[in-house]
Amino acid sequence: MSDQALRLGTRRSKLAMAQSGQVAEAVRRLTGRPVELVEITTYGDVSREQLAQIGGTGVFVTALREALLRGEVDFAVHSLKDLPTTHPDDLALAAVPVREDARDVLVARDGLTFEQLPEGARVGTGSPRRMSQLNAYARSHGLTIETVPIRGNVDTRIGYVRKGELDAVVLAAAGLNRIGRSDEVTDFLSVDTVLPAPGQGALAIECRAGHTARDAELIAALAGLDDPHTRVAVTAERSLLAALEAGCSAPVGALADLLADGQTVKELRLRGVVGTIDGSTLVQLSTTGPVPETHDQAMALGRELAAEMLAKGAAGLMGERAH
Ligand SMILES: NCc1[nH]cc(CCC(=O)O)c1CC(=O)O
Repeated sequence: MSDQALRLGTRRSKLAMAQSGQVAEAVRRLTGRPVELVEITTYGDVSREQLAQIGGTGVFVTALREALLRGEVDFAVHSLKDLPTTHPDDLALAAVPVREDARDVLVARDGLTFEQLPEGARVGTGSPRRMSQLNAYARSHGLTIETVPIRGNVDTRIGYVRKGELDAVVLAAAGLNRIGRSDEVTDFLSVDTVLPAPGQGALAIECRAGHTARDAELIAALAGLDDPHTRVAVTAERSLLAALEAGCSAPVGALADLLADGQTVKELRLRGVVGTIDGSTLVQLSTTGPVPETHDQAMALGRELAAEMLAKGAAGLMGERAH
């Protein structure tokens, strides 16, 4: 492979820079080539609107993809949970590296855990999925919380708690870990209580689909960063999301995890949840079976669980966001 620098397109946020920097380092080690970061601003970065309002899907990725297709950058790193479930033919999902912690976490004042929050606590999150499951969690403890829609980067969100405007905010563990702020966490929310967003904690490394020898060479090199287990899990999770005809701003949680017997991976469990925003009704189902061996099998698993969820009334709970 030539020693020409590879250009990695990245958003400018601290989180994007952290994850792009980590992938850049891995690609340097893998290919022996220099990797240059190219900063790109996306609509999701400049818009002050709530994600649920601007549609969510793709707001962070579109500008990066356009830069890829125009040949301005050679590859890009996305948070997989921000990636729309339909993949354009001219782009390749070259690698899905080993997933970080998939959980949501609470960053609360005075070190409070979720169960220690006072009645009426103001909890910041703009995510319908988090609102739904947090409200359900609160209800199960005889508590009523007030979810407050917020946006902004991780620093901004934690700032609402530091300034006393909110009692707590909910964030992804992976994001805090990647920017070195996991010490802010006051409670790790078990996935048995709050199922993360499909693909949460995982990254997607994307490049052009390889019409030129140079692109094909890059795809082959990036494959060295792929973790097959993470890929199969997120494929099933995203297939479930797609089959529910829901976008990334729908109140849908999904997590596939491998059940191991000692060192041997035995089975894959896929869990899915859909709920009303107030948390009064959740449809939560799980399926366990042999680890899918192909992309199509992983897709089928997600579709099958989605069909069961729809049969239990999932569509009705997603309301107008299900489009
Ligand atoms: N919604 C924005 C977003 N997209 C990816 C992450 C970081 C976690 C990840 O990689 O899944 C976050 C922040 C958050 O949800 O707290």
